Amino acid sequence: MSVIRIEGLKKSYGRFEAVHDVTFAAGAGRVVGLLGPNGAGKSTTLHVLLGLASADAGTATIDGRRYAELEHPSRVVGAMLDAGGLHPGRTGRDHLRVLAAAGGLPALRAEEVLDLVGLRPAAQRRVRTYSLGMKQRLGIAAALLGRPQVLVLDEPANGLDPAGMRWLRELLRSFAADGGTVLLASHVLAEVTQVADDLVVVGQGRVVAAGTLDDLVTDRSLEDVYLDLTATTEGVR
Ligand SMILES: Nc1ncnc2c1ncn2[C@@H]1O[C@H](COP(=O)(O)OP(=O)(O)OP(=O)(O)O)[C@@H](O)[C@H]1O
Repeated sequence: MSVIRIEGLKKSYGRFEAVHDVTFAAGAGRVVGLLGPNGAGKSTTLHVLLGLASADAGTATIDGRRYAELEHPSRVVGAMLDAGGLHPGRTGRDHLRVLAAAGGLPALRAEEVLDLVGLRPAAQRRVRTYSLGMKQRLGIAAALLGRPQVLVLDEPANGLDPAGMRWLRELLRSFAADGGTVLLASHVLAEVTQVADDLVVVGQGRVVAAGTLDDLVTDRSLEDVYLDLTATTEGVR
């Protein structure tokens, strides 16, 4: 059964149609890459899925329910949309404790996720002193707080160094191996292909291809396929 289901999603900002018609699903135990050039509508799709924007048409559900219908959302889905938006004067530990409290989770869980993302040595430092990669790790720690079955991540490898990228890949693979579902949006082909089982390629607010990685790579390089599929998209609309 699919855990995440996006069906006939449409979303406009004024007269501009950011998401024209997006349908795809993500199943348990899968890492699904939502891949597309800048402005393709990836973040908008994730925002609707997470209840941060309303759809004009169509549905976006997790376990058959819209985000707003989830009783304990942080225990169902963990999200990292933007490494910004962190309180600069707060320590990493306090940031996680505040979120844990808001989600009705024990403070001890903050310590566990600090260990999971390797941030414990920096837990007492203020977030303003964190590198971009450390902020990404903190964002992922926050997403993991509620032990969710679903992770939704927007450009999670932004700012990670090669060791950080490998760490993230292994974390996502093990999350999926335990039966979780990961939906990862990115415009960076390599970032997605190194970790995803399935790909959904979007361009100009439409799904232009979807399938397993193997389905989408025939005898041509995936880069050629990706650029062809999204060729009419100029990056900035
Ligand atoms: N709040 C908004 N108001 C107006 N236009 C918006 C808004 N949010 C997004 N858009 C526009 O909708 C289009 C899709 O944006 P979106 O952020 O979903 O793309 P994306 O695929 O995530 O791109 P990127 O890889 O650059 O993050 C873009 O042209 C963007 O300018």
